[in-house]
Amino acid sequence: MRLSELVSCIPFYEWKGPTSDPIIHSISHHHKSVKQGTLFIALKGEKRDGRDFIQQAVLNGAAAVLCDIELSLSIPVIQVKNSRHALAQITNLFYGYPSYKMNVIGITGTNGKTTVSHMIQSIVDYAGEKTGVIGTLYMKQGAQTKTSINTTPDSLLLQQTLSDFLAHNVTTSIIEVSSHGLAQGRLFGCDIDIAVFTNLTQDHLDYHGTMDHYRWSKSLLFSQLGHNHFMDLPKFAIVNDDDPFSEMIRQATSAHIISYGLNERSDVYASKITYGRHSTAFTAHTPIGTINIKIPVVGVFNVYNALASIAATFAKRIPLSAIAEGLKNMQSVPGRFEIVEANQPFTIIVDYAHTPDSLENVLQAIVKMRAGRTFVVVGCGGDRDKTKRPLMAKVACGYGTDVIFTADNPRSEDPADIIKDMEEGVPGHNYSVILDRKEAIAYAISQAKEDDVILIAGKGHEKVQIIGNDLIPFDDKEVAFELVKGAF
Ligand SMILES: CC(=O)N[C@H]1[C@@H](OP(=O)(O)OP(=O)(O)OC[C@H]2O[C@@H](n3ccc(=O)[nH]c3=O)[C@H](O)[C@@H]2O)O[C@H](CO)[C@@H](O)[C@@H]1O[C@H](C)C(=O)N[C@@H](C)C(=O)N[C@H](CCC(=O)O)C(=O)O
Ligand SMILES: Nc1ncnc2c1ncn2[C@@H]1O[C@H](COP(=O)(O)OP(=O)(O)OP(=O)(O)O)[C@@H](O)[C@H]1O
Ligand SMILES: N[C@H](CCC[C@H](N)C(=O)O)C(=O)O
Ligand SMILES: [Mg+2]
Repeated sequence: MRLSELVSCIPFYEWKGPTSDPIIHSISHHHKSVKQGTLFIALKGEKRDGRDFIQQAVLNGAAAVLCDIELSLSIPVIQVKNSRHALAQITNLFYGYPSYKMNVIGITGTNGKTTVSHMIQSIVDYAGEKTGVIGTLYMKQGAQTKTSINTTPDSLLLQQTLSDFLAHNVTTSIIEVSSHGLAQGRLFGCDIDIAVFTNLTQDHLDYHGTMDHYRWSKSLLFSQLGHNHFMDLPKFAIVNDDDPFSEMIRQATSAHIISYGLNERSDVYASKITYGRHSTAFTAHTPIGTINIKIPVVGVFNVYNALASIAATFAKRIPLSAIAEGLKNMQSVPGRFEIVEANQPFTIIVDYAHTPDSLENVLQAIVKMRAGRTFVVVGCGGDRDKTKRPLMAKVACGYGTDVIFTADNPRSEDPADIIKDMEEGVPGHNYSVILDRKEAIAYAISQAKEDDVILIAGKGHEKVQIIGNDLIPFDDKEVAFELVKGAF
């Protein structure tokens, strides 16, 4: 595609330097992936400034540069007001507006996005469609899986991935939408058909500063829903009636609302919930009838996740029987309430709970099922919301009988300082501090007796411990398995 054609989607720009109109073969905002024929888009980031890499991009063969500063180069420079917006518009055009040509479901909320996206995927797959998933765990369609750097990719990677999905005949893409992604406009120009809200509690205040900013970011998914460009299908906002933030969503969106919750006032609600050790059953009530649901996961939070998935797939007009089958057959989600089994007489659960609310939810589910003591091995991430540390510690000590504070991705911080922040939430409580995560897990295992439960919280599917800038291989599930294997 010629540069002039590509930039025609930007309403205002200035073309500086040579008037030659190069063919653009690729787009990049990182100088290292610039090759001959690349349009380099310089973005000012949180840590680095892409404008500092323009010269290197030119040396690497860039055909043109797009940026928001005045520059004189030997190649064409497209000067715009907002290069992040331009990145979204240009990549959308370059990849042929893939989101307009498929059904896109976006899921946002503090907790449950990954779980809900997998529940929805299981239902939509069961209904016979081809799905693609983009989220914390991976970008995946069929057997093809790519590792994610972010839960929500930047607009370049997002459009690239959607276009790849389309080339593989994906008809429904399911995207986890983070508040960072929304605040940074990673989804600009992405035509979402169904937006799902799970819940909103405290997280990410390191980035958002205030809960108001966090709420505002989340609401963008719903205010940006708009209307469908190519197909005459209605847009839907799926909201959790039992979360007060849904009121703000109702005001922010012009899409049709489908609400869910545990109360009869919701469009989709659950009754007769029964909790098993490994599964949960309930009756789902929807505007088109009721159906018995059985999900192979536990906890009331997973009933909410299932209801959100039922509402979203009901919006796609998937029959209730297929919804029930899809949920019944869902695969377990890596690192979400994963049981480590090595014939030990107690239960070990690895779970990605890394917020006060998710930790509380998961511990409530454990307390319901346990007969003995509850061990909680938990830490808090470095360079992340410090104010959630004492709250997570309080939840751990509120539900756990034996609590061990340890390290969880200290990043640039001293793990001992992170634990000091946690300790401020639990004066007078009993807990142990074992900085080394493996030793902390080993200690819990050495103390646990028959019928006890050990929750190893915070890292779930993660395969590394981030210490400084180093990524040290570490997998809670593997570590726990190795420690108990052969011991019983
Ligand atoms: C704070 C934050 O969100 N940062 C994200 C952001 O980085 P940035 O734009 O600020 O990038 P930067 O590193 O400052 O660089 C600026 C520009 O210079 C360019 N550059 C940089 C270095 C270089 O050598 N050459 C070069 O050209 C970069 O390509 C970039 O265009 O944009 C990048 C590309 O999209 C993201 O990968 C990066 O996520 C970092 C890794 C991150 O940790 N993000 C977390 C906080 C995050 O976004 N988390 C949410 C999930 C949260 C949840 O739900 O729990 C997520 O969606 O992942
Ligand atoms: N609906 C829910 N409400 C509260 N907690 C939940 C809910 N669903 C899952 N959880 C808890 O939160 C943890 C993370 O769940 P999940 O990965 O689905 O959330 P997420 O929103 O994708 O998280 P992230 O923002 O890190 O991507 C789970 O391991 C579980 O402990
Ligand atoms: N997406 C979340 C993951 C947190 C996982 C936890 N292990 C940590 O490192 O804090 C974040 O970046 O805040
Ligand atoms: Mg996730």
